Amino acid sequence: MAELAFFSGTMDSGKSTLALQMDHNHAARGRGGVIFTRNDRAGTDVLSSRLGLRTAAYEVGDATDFWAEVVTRRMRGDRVDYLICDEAQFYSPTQVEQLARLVDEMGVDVFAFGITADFRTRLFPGSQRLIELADRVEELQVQALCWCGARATHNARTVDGIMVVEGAQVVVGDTEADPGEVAYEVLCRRHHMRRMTSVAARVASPSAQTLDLDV
Ligand SMILES: Nc1ncnc2c1ncn2[C@@H]1O[C@H](COP(=O)(O)OP(=O)(O)O)[C@@H](O)[C@H]1O
Ligand SMILES: Cc1cn([C@H]2C[C@H](O)[C@@H](COP(=O)(O)O)O2)c(=O)[nH]c1=O
Repeated sequence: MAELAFFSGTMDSGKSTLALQMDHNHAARGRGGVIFTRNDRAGTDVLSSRLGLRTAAYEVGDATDFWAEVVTRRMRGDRVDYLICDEAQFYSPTQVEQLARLVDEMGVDVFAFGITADFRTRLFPGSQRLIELADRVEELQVQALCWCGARATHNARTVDGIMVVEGAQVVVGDTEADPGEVAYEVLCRRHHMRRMTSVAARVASPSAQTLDLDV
């Protein structure tokens, strides 16, 4: 039976890598898939992983109708057995509902990948709808880690390593960035709530090793 599965985790937890692997494994067995993404860091019409793999993808926009996308392809004879949907936090709730309908009424497997919450710990509307509708929500097994070594559960937005708490929900970015640019850092809840990024922690308590180096 077809399913709507949502694979979620913090930034940098391997979601896009898994998306590429799942597409590879399903395609290798002769299934027909379509890859979608929205606002990938590497640009438009591409799904990229920090491990260096990337593939062409269809860019989702505000006007994308997943039901129509599948109908059009099937009417021209393309096989559509599954969809890979990366950066699904950026999809609208209506688009997530279209995905659920594709599962139930057309038997298309939908594998969605995305972060659940923004830099203020609020659910993205698309992720909220996925959590509400998915047959299963899977947390990635590879754990991203906070600077303290605990499992990272939250995404912080930073500028020059300092956590910011104001701004638009959507700002495409990476865990690495040039000075002055918006970046992201994954933190455990304790340190997210204390706004304690790795930079702030170093300032507050320089390590013994740093003191040694300074001597
Ligand atoms: N140089 C590297 N060597 C091994 N693994 C790496 C390397 N760089 C990144 N990774 C792995 O890739 C993961 C990020 O993968 P990616 O699919 O881009 O994450 P996401 O889509 O969740 O942001 C990291 O958690 C890490 O496990
Ligand atoms: C927390 C947070 C993230 N984003 C953006 C930053 C990245 O472009 C993507 C997440 O991509 P990844 O493959 O999971 O690393 O989301 C954002 O726009 N707003 C936020 O609050």
